Amino acid sequence: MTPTLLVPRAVLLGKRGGGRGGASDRGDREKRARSPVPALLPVSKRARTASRALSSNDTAAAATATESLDSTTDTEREAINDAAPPSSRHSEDDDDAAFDEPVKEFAYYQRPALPDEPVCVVCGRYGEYISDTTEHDVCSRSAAAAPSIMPIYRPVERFHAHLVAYQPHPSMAKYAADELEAFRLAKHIKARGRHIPPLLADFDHLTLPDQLRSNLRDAGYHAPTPVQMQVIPAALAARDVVAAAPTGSGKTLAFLLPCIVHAYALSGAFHGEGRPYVFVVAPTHDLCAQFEWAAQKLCRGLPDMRTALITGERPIPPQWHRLHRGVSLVFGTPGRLDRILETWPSTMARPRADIIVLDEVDRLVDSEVKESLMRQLLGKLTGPEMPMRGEMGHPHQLMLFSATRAWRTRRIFKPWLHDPVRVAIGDLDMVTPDVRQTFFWVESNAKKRRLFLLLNDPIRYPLPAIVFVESRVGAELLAKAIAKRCPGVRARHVHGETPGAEREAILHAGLTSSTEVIVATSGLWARGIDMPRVRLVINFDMPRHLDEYIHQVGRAGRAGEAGRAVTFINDESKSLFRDLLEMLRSLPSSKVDSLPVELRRYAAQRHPIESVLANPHARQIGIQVYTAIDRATDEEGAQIHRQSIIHT
Ligand SMILES: Nc1ncnc2c1ncn2[C@@H]1O[C@H](COP(=O)(O)OP(=O)(O)OP(=O)(O)O)[C@@H](O)[C@H]1O
Repeated sequence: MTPTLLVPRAVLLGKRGGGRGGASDRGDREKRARSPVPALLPVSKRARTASRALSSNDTAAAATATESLDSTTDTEREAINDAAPPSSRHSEDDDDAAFDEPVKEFAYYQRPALPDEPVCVVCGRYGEYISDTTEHDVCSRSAAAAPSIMPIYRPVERFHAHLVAYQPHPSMAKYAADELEAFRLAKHIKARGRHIPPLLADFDHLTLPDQLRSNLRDAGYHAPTPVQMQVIPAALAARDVVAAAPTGSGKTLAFLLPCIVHAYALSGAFHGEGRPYVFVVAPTHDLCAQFEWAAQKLCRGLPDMRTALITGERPIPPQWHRLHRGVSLVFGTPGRLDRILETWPSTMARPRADIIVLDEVDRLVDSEVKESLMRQLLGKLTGPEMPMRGEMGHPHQLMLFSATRAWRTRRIFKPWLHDPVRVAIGDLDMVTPDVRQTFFWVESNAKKRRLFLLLNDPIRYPLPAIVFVESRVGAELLAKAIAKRCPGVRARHVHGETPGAEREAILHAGLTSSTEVIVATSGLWARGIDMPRVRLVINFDMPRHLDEYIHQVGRAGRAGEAGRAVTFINDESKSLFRDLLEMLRSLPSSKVDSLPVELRRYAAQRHPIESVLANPHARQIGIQVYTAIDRATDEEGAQIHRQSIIHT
């Protein structure tokens, strides 16, 4: 029989109190004081050491371990007691009572609680080690689970992982690796890396605080999208992640939810210190602002979950003020974040940067200057002066996201990535399949006229729409021209010089019925901006890079909704035709309207006859295509067949 170690449950958790509570106590617990964390880790570690020594029947080791636990418990208990508010202090009698409680064996799958049994406030299931006098109870699994028990999903020991202690839901964990792979295949999920956690099939399978669960529902998130199915479990298991998923596929929630869960656990543990624990870095102010709103929505009603927006768009003093007040999550652009970290006053607690998310990561490093800025920033966020560094191995968790080239950037971030889980949804670097694409060959001087025709035909081209142009002046003039030439259509323009507050107001409102067309410069809103009402994207100026085309088109077709993209092309964008045709070829014919004859002619000149294999898809969209099939290897070294268009 396994020997039982008698220690107070609260001490094992590094917390106060010893009673058990059910679901009805949860609201009260949420408001009560939090215990200081320094006591948490060493105590629980020692408790586990003692427990393991006892389990292994090594009596000498067990005696030493138990003694060490006992010898420090009183001092730490006093410290905890002093630090805690009077309402939550407990008497020695409580401790005595708690000492009588045996530590139970760690249970891999916790069963549902029966009526009147203790319920874990985190997972809502039966909880053996619940302490109901703190507001931030952790499931017994997190207290009892040592890395030796759960090595599979947590190869890098991270402090915050202990607080969250993610375990896959039994309904998915029971499947063998090849069965899980079949599920992934069905959802077009490709995951690479060691020990990939099983998919998350339902948000209800997560051990979330009630408030967060209801915020999720209120925000309209009912079932995870494919990228969320794989990224959320990996991120909750404290794994580094590199994820590529099409535009509009839900990458934001895929990283926000784990960030909030971790930050909530930490802000509870470090109550009063007010450090940022999570840094989400994105290339533009507008994108950061959008993430901050989404996070605020999800954090509503969660205590001590403040956010800060740190971008060059706003003056520094209010940003310092905000940081001084204490925030858990920071959303920012690289330049301003770097500056803020550079001048971080010694009087303020250093940020911990347990989780760093880089969204639109390919854009963050698309030039040498930006790449070196990102390296500098990561150096500051994870550098040796950061607390806990060295003590806990690799305390930071890095997650990289983009719809394009995310996997390729992982080489740049190699020094900071530890055994990442790589996730790809659908084909890499591909336009979203939810948008139908139409191309018109339009010479530059005829573009405006063509645009007015489109906007005056709401049956075929339903509004609201975003029109992308290259220049600021172009955006202003075009918005004015639309107002004149398209009666009843209300148009606005946004570009880099539009005041931040005005841009945010437009973004916040989405595209309301009073504004049906927004003319935007591509550099500003091509990436990440989420306006779910947008049905139509018009690329008035074809972007210079195919990646940017993919992102621009992706402003329509959000969250699986059908969208439409119309692109004006002419000889000026010739350099893109080859890659564009290559990409279109792999899409179903229903997603690409018949191509203009000029584009088809280009394909003919470019590719002489080399093969006689006809491509039915391409034929349907108007290219009389023969394809050459050659062997190639993909990024992972696997053999693939690559087809190229060779004749029209
Ligand atoms: N699980 C979900 N259920 C319902 N809607 C969702 C879910 N996840 C995300 N969405 C919605 O889908 C839309 C697109 O999500 P999101 O902005 O995260 O996409 P993205 O992958 O980041 O796109 P982009 O690459 O363009 O930045 C948003 O309006 C979001 O609210």
